[in-house]
Amino acid sequence: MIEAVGLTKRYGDKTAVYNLSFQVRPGAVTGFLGPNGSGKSTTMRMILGLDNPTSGQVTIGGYPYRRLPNAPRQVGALLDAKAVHGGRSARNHLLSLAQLSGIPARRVDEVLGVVGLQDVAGRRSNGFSLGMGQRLGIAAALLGDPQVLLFDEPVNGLDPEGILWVRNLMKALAAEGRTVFVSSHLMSEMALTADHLIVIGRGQLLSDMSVRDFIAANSAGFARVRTPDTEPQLREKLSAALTEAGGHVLPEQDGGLRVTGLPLPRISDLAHDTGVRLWELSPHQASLEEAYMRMTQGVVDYRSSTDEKAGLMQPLPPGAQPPVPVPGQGQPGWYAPPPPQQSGQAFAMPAPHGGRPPAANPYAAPGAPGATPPNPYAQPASAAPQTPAQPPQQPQQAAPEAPAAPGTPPAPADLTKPEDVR
Ligand SMILES: Nc1ncnc2c1ncn2[C@@H]1O[C@H](COP(=O)(O)OP(=O)(O)OP(=O)(O)O)[C@@H](O)[C@H]1O
Repeated sequence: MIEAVGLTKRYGDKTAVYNLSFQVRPGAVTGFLGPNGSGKSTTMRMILGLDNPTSGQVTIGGYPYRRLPNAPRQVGALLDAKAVHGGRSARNHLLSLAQLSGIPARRVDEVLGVVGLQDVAGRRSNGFSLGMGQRLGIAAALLGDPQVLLFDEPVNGLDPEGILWVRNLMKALAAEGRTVFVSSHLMSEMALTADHLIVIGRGQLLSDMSVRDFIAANSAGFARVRTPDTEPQLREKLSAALTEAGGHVLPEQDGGLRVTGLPLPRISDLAHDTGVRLWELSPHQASLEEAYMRMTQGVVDYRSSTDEKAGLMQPLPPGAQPPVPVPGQGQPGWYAPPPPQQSGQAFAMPAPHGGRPPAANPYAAPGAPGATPPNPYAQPASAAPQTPAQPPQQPQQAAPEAPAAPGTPPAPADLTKPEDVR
């Protein structure tokens, strides 16, 4: 298990991570989500002992990474797939990592098979595509057959087939009881891959809950209402009536209205009472991506001047509490409109899926003939040191469920640059 308690990292005036507390449990894929610059990589670097926290601490199986016995056999990480010696072949790159960590050379061919690079193992990695580089980075992370795995944006540069493969690999690793912590800024991808989500914005914890709970809490239903395009005054009239009745109305780009807080029959009645004809009145489900954008919209550092999310943003209403400011960072000026449940049940919507495709043959790297099992992990269990008894620390956020098991760390040293070297 990975456990962060009050983790804070400042770079001069810049607060990259602020008072972050969470647990990453074994036997599950935990997605680590946040907009660009929100502190995901910094957090991962602190987990791996590559950056020192300004305050707080983070442990793996009860130990700070640097004190973990035989860390490369315990923890595997993909931080920067480009951090390889480009003049070396894929096999030699992995062999050098294996030698440094006392990992048997035969393991190199095993992981090359797992990631589907066995046919190009003798090629120099500087000729690799982005996707091949990602696969090589994943192979390096798996080298020590670790119980704890960290992946920073592992699907970057992968084609759809590669993305599916990574997704299934993550799930399979978790199904084996490993701790799998994977960062992404794509909610849609994490919804398909992760069991649990930790969402941060500007270095602060925004959400720590299971995917199922996230869906239940955030995939709110809304009504789409459209009045005749030829009579814009009707739209205004209806909008005013719906707002007066307690609805929350957001204009949509095509001229429709997105309404929460009112059931469909009530919207229909109000339209009738105000003499507004409707061209459309339909129930909809907000996507998880939208829920994520609502959650993080106030904590996005980099935004296009024609940001599509702009339509979701609402000025802070009177009396509403803005997000807690992070020292060293700007004050967000926007808030996320609450999902309809909070302002009165709009209308019952069936809970969205939550179901993820079963992890079928996760090790079968696409295009990798013969890369299917024999289970490449079927090694004598590496002498994973017994993790010390965890002090019963209480997570700050209610984090429903999750099994408990020992953790193990990795971190091929050449995939990342130590803080003092930067
Ligand atoms: N070495 C450093 N010196 C100064 N500031 C840094 C350093 N490393 C990170 N930061 C800043 O800390 C913040 C968090 O960066 P970080 O790379 O951890 O975010 P991220 O969530 O991983 O972003 P992305 O999704 O874009 O990779 C950013 O504002 C970044 O500019």
